[in-house]
Amino acid sequence: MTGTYIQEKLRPNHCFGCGLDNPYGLQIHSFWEGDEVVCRWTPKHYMTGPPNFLYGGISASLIDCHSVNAAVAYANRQAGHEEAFDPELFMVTGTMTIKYHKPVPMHEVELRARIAKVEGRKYLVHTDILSNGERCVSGEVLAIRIARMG
Ligand SMILES: CCCCCCCCCC(=O)SCCNC(=O)CCNC(=O)[C@H](O)C(C)(C)COP(=O)(O)OP(=O)(O)OC[C@H]1O[C@@H](n2cnc3c(N)ncnc32)[C@H](O)[C@@H]1OP(=O)(O)O
Repeated sequence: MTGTYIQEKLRPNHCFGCGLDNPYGLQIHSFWEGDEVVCRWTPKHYMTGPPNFLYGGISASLIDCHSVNAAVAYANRQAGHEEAFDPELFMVTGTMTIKYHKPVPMHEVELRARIAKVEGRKYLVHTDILSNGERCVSGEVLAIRIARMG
């Protein structure tokens, strides 16, 4: 699946973070790299918080959506639906914890997610935001599987 974006398998999708059908959103593109789900994303100039650094809420949104998409991709991979996702294997964020280690410069970042634990309908995902290979933000997201909304 490396090289194929997870979000292409989740359409239509107007989610602010991961919806390819939302022209006003963050439009993340995530893909498998081994056992990790990776996304490279560049901030818009107006997404600052502290001068010259990324707004922390955007970092949280990136971690949120990338992690939930990683969990959905993982569940589909485990179920043998890697090519075309099962629309019933859908998840939402239950809980999220974010740790800001360093300010994030206003250029391309890399997100790296790995599935840490699966327990029933609960998928625990650890995601880091790296800038120039250095970890700036880390997050723990508990994605909960539900029957698809909407
Ligand atoms: C087309 C593709 C689009 C992709 C979109 C990606 C989404 C991007 C991320 C988001 O922004 S999602 C939006 C923000 N999240 C929400 O709006 C979720 C709102 N909450 C709910 O809908 C429900 O509370 C939820 C589905 C999370 C749980 O309700 P349920 O009735 O299904 O769960 P239930 O009470 O049966 O609990 C199931 C298990 O999850 C646990 N749990 C439930 N809610 C939890 C919670 N909030 N945090 C932690 N654990 C939770 C609960 O303890 C239990 O654990 P055990 O199985 O071990 O007993």
